[in-house]
Amino acid sequence: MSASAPIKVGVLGAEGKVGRAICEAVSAAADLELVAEVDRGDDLETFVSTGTEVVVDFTHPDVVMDNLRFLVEHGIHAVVGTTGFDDERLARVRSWLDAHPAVGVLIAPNFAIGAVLSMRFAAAAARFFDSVEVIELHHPNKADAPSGTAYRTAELVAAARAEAGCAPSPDATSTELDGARGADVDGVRVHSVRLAGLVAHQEVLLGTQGETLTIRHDSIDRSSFAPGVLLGVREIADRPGLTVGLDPFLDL
Ligand SMILES: NC(=O)C1=CN([C@@H]2O[C@H](COP(=O)(O)OP(=O)(O)OC[C@H]3O[C@@H](n4cnc5c(N)ncnc54)[C@H](OP(=O)(O)O)[C@@H]3O)[C@@H](O)[C@H]2O)C=CC1
Ligand SMILES: O=C(O)C1=N[C@H](C(=O)O)C[C@H](O)C1
Repeated sequence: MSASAPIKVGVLGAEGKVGRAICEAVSAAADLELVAEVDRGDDLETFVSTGTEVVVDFTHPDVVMDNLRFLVEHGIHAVVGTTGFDDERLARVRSWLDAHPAVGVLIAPNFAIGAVLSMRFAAAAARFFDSVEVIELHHPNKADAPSGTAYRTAELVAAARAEAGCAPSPDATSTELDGARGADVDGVRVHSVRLAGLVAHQEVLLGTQGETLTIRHDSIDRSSFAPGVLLGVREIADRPGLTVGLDPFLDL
């Protein structure tokens, strides 16, 4: 029996920090073929002329929507790591997909398996504690704050606490320097650290009477994102429509 043909993969943001790691991982996988490496200034039509089946996007929140629209309209599946997706953006992607129902798009704020699990753990723990705050720590070249992962974590924690009928986290602060208490995401405080030497890290701090729990994840190398991305690339054609988060691909 002959093996099936490798999936033709393109990478958008191929010269970026994560894009380079993804190109390396795709090139090393026998069942995938890297057919297009596209970065700023290159033509998206390259994906069409090379017969690309799945594009991986690690670019910038300012450009990812235009990229995605092009891909969906050309019937190309997309695995997207670029951050900056809010409900309005997701609704727009869904509306493009309505017109192209065979196309699959996976948008995940974090492709590292440990990060995906840590978000789940935080959501599961949230209702048992009086207080929850999120601290994300990243390299200083990161474009956005808070991180997409921290934003999503706070949303999941807030939703779990609302469903369980938890009171807001106690906070008697009455005077503060602007920013000292971080950003408020659905009532959950999110703090962003930018520090040379770091890659991508997050702590969810939970506290209640006499005890605290810290859920910490560290990406110490950008290769941490590759297994999740490759899983998405291999499965996206069988999952038409929009999937947000890697969880369903991991049967979580
Ligand atoms: N979901 C996840 O698991 C992860 C998500 N990310 C996210 O991925 C994104 C990229 O991160 P990172 O690799 O660190 O960033 P980088 O800045 O290192 O890489 C982005 C690359 O995209 C290029 N680019 C910019 N605009 C375009 C365009 N219109 N078309 C094609 N390429 C373009 C950039 O070029 P130039 O330098 O000239 O601007 C750069 O080479 C961020 O949003 C980040 O938050 C990061 C890690 C993991
Ligand atoms: O820019 C990064 O580096 C990362 N971005 C993603 C995010 O914003 O959550 C994922 C990871 O934290 C690395």
